[in-house]
Formats: sequence, structure tokens, C-alpha cells
Amino acid sequence: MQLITDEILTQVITPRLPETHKGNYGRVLVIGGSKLYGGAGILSASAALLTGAGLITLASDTVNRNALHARYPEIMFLDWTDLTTLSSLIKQANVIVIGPGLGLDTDAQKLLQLTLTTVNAQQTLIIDGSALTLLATGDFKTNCPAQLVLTPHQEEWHRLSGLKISEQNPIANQTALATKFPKQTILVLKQHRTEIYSHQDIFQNTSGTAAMATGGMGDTLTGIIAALIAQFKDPLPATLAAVYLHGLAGQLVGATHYVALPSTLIERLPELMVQYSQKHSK
Ligand SMILES: NC(=O)C1=CN([C@@H]2O[C@H](COP(=O)(O)OP(=O)(O)OC[C@H]3O[C@@H](n4cnc5c(N)ncnc54)[C@H](O)[C@@H]3O)[C@@H](O)[C@H]2O)[C@@H](O)CC1
Ligand SMILES: Nc1ncnc2c1ncn2[C@@H]1O[C@H](COP(=O)(O)OP(=O)(O)O)[C@@H](O)[C@H]1O
Ligand SMILES: [Mg+2]
Repeated sequence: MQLITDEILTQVITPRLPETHKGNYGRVLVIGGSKLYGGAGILSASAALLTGAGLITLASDTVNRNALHARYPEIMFLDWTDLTTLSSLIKQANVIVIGPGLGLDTDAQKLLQLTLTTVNAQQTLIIDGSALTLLATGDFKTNCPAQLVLTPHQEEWHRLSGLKISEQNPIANQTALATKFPKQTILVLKQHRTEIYSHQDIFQNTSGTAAMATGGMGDTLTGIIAALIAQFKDPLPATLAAVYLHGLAGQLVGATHYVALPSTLIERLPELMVQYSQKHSK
């Protein structure tokens, strides 16, 4: 098990080149945020914005449009019942997040089915929250060609892998990943010291704090992973950097706040990113 330290940030986060434009920093599409869990979709898309993705769209229940735009008008919005437009946005995106606050009803199932059958091998699909619970319980194909990043917490991983939390250990987790998911899949198993698995390697995060134990914290992580993959391309180092950065921002907020609100945490990301980009080492 390799420990993730802040060295991953200096490796992954590069200074921006002067002549670049938003098109160079990737298109992120977040599909999430039902009537009940609207905040989850907004937090994911907002985290992608503050981590520097070039263009971000949130596809969600229309009840969430004004709340999103009151906070961040930079983010585009699509009513997720418009499946024709959604399908073309899925095709245009570099990175798609599905699941934060998606819910489990038949509309959510259709959205997951559409996404799994539309993505291609050049794209990254991050599957989180309700979409993981749907994958575990429904009849969905998991052999889609995209680069997959799964971000379960321990109970979601129990549903997906069949491993009880007490049975979750590095060997069992990596075996379950290899037997159930395509070889390019990255597993981010969230907990106090989050573990990241590829089919070859295992990593453990060293940042983070119990101040982060509050609803919406994982939703923000999906947006951070999406934005770093959209900008810095190589999915495994970008995912490791995202997990470390999320924990570091949590520690920063947690140093002065008993609980680190996800919406406060994400506001610290741009300043952390510029600091590490200035220390960038190849
Ligand atoms: N503001 C919002 O709109 C929020 C929406 N959310 C969405 O709500 C849906 C349901 O997700 P939930 O995770 O709340 O519910 P789940 O029922 O999927 O999981 C929560 C259960 O897992 C248990 N658990 C065991 N180990 C855990 C660990 N290491 N980390 C976290 N939980 C652990 C918890 O005690 C709890 O009983 C998802 O779509 C999620 O994205 C949540 O993110 C909460 C905030
Ligand atoms: N005690 C803790 N120490 C470090 N990180 C934590 C702690 N508690 C929660 N986190 C982090 O917060 C996030 C919680 O994710 P998740 O349970 O999916 O939240 P939600 O679905 O409510 O957004 C994970 O990234 C997890 O690592
Ligand atoms: Mg979650």
C-alpha cells in the first residue's frame, strides 16, 4: 500500500499556459440532484468549477436550476428529462459524473442506463452515490468502455462487492474489483483514510479530518476528481491528487471550524491549487 502525500499535488497540478482557453480544461457533465437531494448535484458541479474544469453542466431536476444559478451562474444547467439533449451532452463531455443525489426511482434508473450505454472509451465516467446503489441492485452493464472511477463509501462498497465492512481488506477489495469491473476501473473506497485501488496498485490517503464527516462531503469529491481528470488527463494520478486535495482543504477548514462544510471547503480549492502549481515538479 503506497501512501499519498502532497507530492502528488506538485506532480499533477501544472501552472496554466498563457495562451490556453476554457476549451483546454475539459468539459464536465454532472448528472445528479433529484427533488430530495438537489444539493448533492449542485455541490458536485460547484466543486468541478472551483477545481478549474473549463466548462461544466449540471443535468438535474428543474427544481434545482435557480438554486444553482443563485450560487454559480458559471455552471450550465439542463433539465434531465430532456433525454435527447442529455444524450448529446454525454457524447460531448470529457468527464461525466453520475450519482450524487440521483435517487433510486425509475427515472434515475433510465438516466444511469442511458449514460452507461452512451459513453465511449475516450471518456471518463465517475459513478457515485445513488448510481452505485442502483448498480448494486439492478441489471446494468458494468463493462462499458469508458475509464470508470467508482467512489463508494464503505456501505456502498458493501452493496457493490458483497463484502461486509468488517470483511473489507486490501486483498478482498482488489479481488472484488478485478472480478466485477473492467480492468481500467479505479476504485476510490471512501473512509477516514480513503483507499484507492487500480487493478495493479493500492494507495492510501494521508490527508483529511473528522471535521469532514458531514453530508455532501463525498458529492464535492466527485467534482474535484472530475475537474482534475478533465485538466490533467492521466486518470490515476489525477484521482490520487483529487483525494489528497479534498482532504487537505478539509484540514484547512477544520483547523478553525468544528465542522467543515462542503460548500466552504470547495472555496479553498483555487488558492491551494495555485500554491501547488507554483511548486510543480515533473
Ligand atoms: N445535500 C444533499 O443533497 C445530500 C445528498 N446525498 C445523496 O444521498 C444519497 C444517499 O447517500 P447516503 O450516503 O446518504 O446514503 P446510503 O444509505 O447510501 O449510505 C449511508 C449509510 O452508510 C453508512 N456508512 C457506513 N460506512 C460509511 C462510511 N465510511 N461513510 C459514509 N457512510 C457510511 C452510514 O452510517 C449510513 O447508514 C446519495 O445519492 C447521496 O449523493 C448525501 O450526499 C447527503 C447530502
Ligand atoms: N473521519 C473522517 N476522516 C477523513 N475523511 C472523512 C471522514 N469522514 C468523512 N470523510 C470524507 O468525507 C467524504 C464522505 O463521502 P460520502 O459518505 O459519500 O458523503 P456524501 O454522500 O454525504 O456526500 C469521503 O471523501 C470521506 O473520506
Ligand atoms: Mg456519497
